[in-house]
Amino acid sequence: MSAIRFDNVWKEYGDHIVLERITLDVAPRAFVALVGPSGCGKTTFLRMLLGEETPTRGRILIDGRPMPSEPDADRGVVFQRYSVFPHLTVLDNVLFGRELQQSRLLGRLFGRARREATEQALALLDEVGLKGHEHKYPASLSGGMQQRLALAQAIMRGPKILLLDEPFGALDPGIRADIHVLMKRLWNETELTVVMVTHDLSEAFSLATRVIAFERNRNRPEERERYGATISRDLEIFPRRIAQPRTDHPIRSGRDDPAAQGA
Ligand SMILES: Nc1ncnc2c1ncn2[C@@H]1O[C@H](COP(=O)(O)OP(=O)(O)OP(=O)(O)O)[C@@H](O)[C@H]1O
Repeated sequence: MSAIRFDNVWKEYGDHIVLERITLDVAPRAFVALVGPSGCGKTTFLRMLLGEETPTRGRILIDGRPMPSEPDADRGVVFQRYSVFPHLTVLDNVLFGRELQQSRLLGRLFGRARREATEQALALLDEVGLKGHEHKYPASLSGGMQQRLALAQAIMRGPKILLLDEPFGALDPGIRADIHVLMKRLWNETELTVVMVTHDLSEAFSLATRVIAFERNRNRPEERERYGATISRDLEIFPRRIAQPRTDHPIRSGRDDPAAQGA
């Protein structure tokens, strides 16, 4: 079954058609890169997938079921900037999502549940290369470190789908190359299906299993409002890139542990 299905989805703002006739099946554990010219609706697509926007026509299915109308823990997101909370330490940023998820009323975990969540957060911070920075605040981290933290924060909630909106776009090339290695590893080690918007074609082709381009077929000024962008290219990367699962990933074990879930 598809992890994500777009079934003839349209998105219009008033008279302005942004996206039209988007039909798409994404396999579980795929890594999809979305590319296309500025303003063609990539972020709008991602926001629909997150549940921040609803299609004006058509429907979106997640694991074969209609998508919940609001963002939930099954979908994590990392933006180019400002994904982390500046007033929380690195460790608390990673714990925050889990605390809200498991303890909706108080937004805090106590006792064993907190100890276990802290252990997982520390393991995850180690994995993303932030060991030793747990008690710092985001402002004292570099841009690359902040994006590593944003990835850890999103993954800590154990999402099935990770949405990335140009997450590495503001980073210097060397830092970006390092974080690409990390991103590949996280994708390999978890069960994530990833959808990433990027302007960088080489990034798309080096990370993704599939590259999808959005484009407007009709782009004359008088046509801009009346015709939306559609999928103009849909390329599977060859040779096929397949995620290699790791069974002892700290987050996956967190999801599977009923004590941690229900505490
Ligand atoms: N809330 C909104 N209300 C009205 N129009 C909107 C809204 N959000 C997006 N749009 C319009 O939808 C179109 C697509 O925007 P979107 O941000 O999805 O494009 P994009 O491909 O992500 O662009 P970029 O690559 O520059 O980030 C733009 O013309 C934008 O003005």
